[in-house]
Amino acid sequence: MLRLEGLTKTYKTGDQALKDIDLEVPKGQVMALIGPSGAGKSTLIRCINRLVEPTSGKVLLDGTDIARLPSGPLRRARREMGMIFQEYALVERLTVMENVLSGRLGYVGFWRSFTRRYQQADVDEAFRLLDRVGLLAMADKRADELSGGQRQRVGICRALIQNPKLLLVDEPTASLDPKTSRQIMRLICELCAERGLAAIINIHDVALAQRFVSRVVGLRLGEIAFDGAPDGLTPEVLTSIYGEEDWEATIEKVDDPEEDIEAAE
Ligand SMILES: Nc1ncnc2c1ncn2[C@@H]1O[C@H](COP(=O)(O)OP(=O)(O)OP(=O)(O)O)[C@@H](O)[C@H]1O
Repeated sequence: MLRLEGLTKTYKTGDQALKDIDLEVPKGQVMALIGPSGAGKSTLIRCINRLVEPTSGKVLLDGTDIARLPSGPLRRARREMGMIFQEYALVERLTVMENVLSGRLGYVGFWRSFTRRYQQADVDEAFRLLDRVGLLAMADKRADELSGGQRQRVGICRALIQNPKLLLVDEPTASLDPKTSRQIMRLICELCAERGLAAIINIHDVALAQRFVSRVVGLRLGEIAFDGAPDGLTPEVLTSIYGEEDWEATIEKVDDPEEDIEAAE
C-alpha cells in the first residue's frame, strides 16, 4: 500500500534528517514510529504527504510516486492521506461540526469551499463520526470550548471524513494526560481496524506504542534502527535506539495491572 524507497531528506541547513529509508506499510497495518528527539520521525511523516519535500527517493502510495506529483495530482493524492496533529490544528472559532467538515475541503470545488457549503451526505457522515467518537452532543460547540482529548477526537473525525487509505499521525498524545492518551491511542487503533486503514503514528511514549500496535519502527539519526513486534523492544534494543537509560521502568509500565482493568472496561 505504502512503500518508501531510498527516502532521503537533507534540509538546507545541511541536517540529514532521513538517510536512504526503505519501508513498506501494508493495507490496514498500524505502525508506531519511535525514536529520540531529532531522529527524523516528523520529517518522515511529513515527506509522505509532502508537507516536507523529500530530497530524493520514492514515496509510493498504491504504486503512485507522491514525491514526483505536480500540484494538481498532489492535491488529489493528499485526499488519500489523513493527518492528525499533536496540537489538533482546529479552527478555534468554528464549531466542532464545521471543523470536522473542513476535512472535506480537498474534495469540494473552490466556490463551495469558499462559502463552506457542504453536501448533505458529508453532514450525515460527520454526525456518524462524531457519534462514533462520543462527541455527538458537542457538534454545535465551538472548538475552543473543548478539552484536549475532545479536540483530538475532532481532529480524528476531520481526518476520517476525508475517507483516506492512510493516516499520518504526528504525536497524537503529546499534549494529553496519560489516561486520555491511552483512550486516544485506543480509539485511533480501533478506528483503523474498523476501516481497514493503515496508519503511521509518530509517538514518544514507548510503553503506549507497545501497548496498542503490532509493529514498531525505531529511528535513530535518520536511519531505521529497529523494525519488528513490540515485544522485540528489549532494553538492549531500546538502548541502541535511544542510548543509555533505565528501560526496565518504562517497559514495566506495560504490565501495570491497573491499566489492564481500565482496558477491560
Ligand atoms: N525545518 C527544518 N530545517 C532544518 N533542519 C530541520 C528542520 N526540521 C527538522 N530539522 C532537523 O532534522 C532532524 C530531524 O528532525 P525531526 O523533527 O524530523 O525529528 P523528530 O524525530 O520528529 O524529533 P522530535 O521528536 O523532537 O519531534 C533534526 O536534526 C532537526 O534539527
